[in-house]
Amino acid sequence: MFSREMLQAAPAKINLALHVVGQRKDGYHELESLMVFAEIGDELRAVPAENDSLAITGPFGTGLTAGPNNLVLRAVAGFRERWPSIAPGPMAFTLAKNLPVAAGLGGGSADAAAALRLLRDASSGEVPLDGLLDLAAQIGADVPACLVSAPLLARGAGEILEPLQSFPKASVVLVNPLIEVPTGEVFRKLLSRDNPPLPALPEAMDRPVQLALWLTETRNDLQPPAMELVPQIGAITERIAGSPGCMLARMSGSGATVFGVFGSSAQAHQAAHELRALWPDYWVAAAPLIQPEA
Ligand SMILES: C[C@](O)(CO)[C@H](O)COP(=O)(O)OP(=O)(O)OC[C@H]1O[C@@H](n2ccc(N)nc2=O)[C@H](O)[C@@H]1O
Ligand SMILES: Nc1ncnc2c1ncn2[C@@H]1O[C@H](COP(=O)(O)OP(=O)(O)OP(=O)(O)O)[C@@H](O)[C@H]1O
Repeated sequence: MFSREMLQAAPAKINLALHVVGQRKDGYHELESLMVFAEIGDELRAVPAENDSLAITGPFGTGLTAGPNNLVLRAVAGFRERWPSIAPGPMAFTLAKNLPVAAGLGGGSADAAAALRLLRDASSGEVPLDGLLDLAAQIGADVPACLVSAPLLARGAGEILEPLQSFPKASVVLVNPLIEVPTGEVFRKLLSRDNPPLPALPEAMDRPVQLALWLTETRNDLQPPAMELVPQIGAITERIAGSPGCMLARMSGSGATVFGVFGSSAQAHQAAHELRALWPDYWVAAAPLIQPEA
């Protein structure tokens, strides 16, 4: 049980590679994606209260409503419905929204996953991991991966997860032109739903050069349709790719955020500094990637 303030990080998700390999009968697309998470994101806090409530702060909090459709409260409601006897008492949640919304960084999914982890930790009994993952998948395709928040391969619609044992130390630069992109619209613009799968990963991938080589054989199949909606993605990708030390520049998820991967944190920060000067109105961030759990 909990009596003090609890805190959960909601790290940004990055699809280093995303192949669309099929479509299910219910319309959802089958994906293969190498997903990683950055040490930057939203933050969810909770204290005991008379009723469940949500307040939103932070630079990207203004456009979001804190009603029952917010992914945090949907996760809370889903958890209470599934585990009523062990769920903690009501809580006042505060979400610091540091990530841009509808940006391909899985911000809302990360918030939902943070709420699920927080409730699990505050519960009075054991919450089964498979049940938590199942609930996560009902909330959104990216929520199961965000529960893990460490390098992983995702398959299906995002519910089949294979965490990686090793991953090289790397940092990313993230650039978003502050144009929201609805995920469903990008999937609808896809020309082919039946693309080649991801190449096999090397047995151990602990050196940046191995990652860089593997990534050259991969794509984000959602980048061409997203670029129809937001043409700036093309110029941003080119400019990041030209930054010293950048091993790959590509769009994440359904966009419009473009990432650059760097083996060195200093080079990532230097690139961010230059990109901020070039595009003062865009959101630009640099952060290390979260490593696999030991
Ligand atoms: C594109 C990714 O960001 C890759 O990580 C995710 O698959 C999207 O995850 P998400 O934002 O949690 O997606 P959801 O909120 O579940 O779905 C939003 C919409 O995207 C489309 N969608 C999403 C995921 C998927 N595998 N196939 C789809 O066709 C559906 O039209 C759906 O209505
Ligand atoms: N807590 C939340 N944070 C962000 N968006 C939320 C939240 N709750 C509900 N939403 C809604 O979810 C939609 C998707 O937002 P989100 O930031 O998760 O998208 P995204 O980064 O593009 O995700 P993905 O990478 O999965 O495509 C938005 O249109 C927003 O209105």
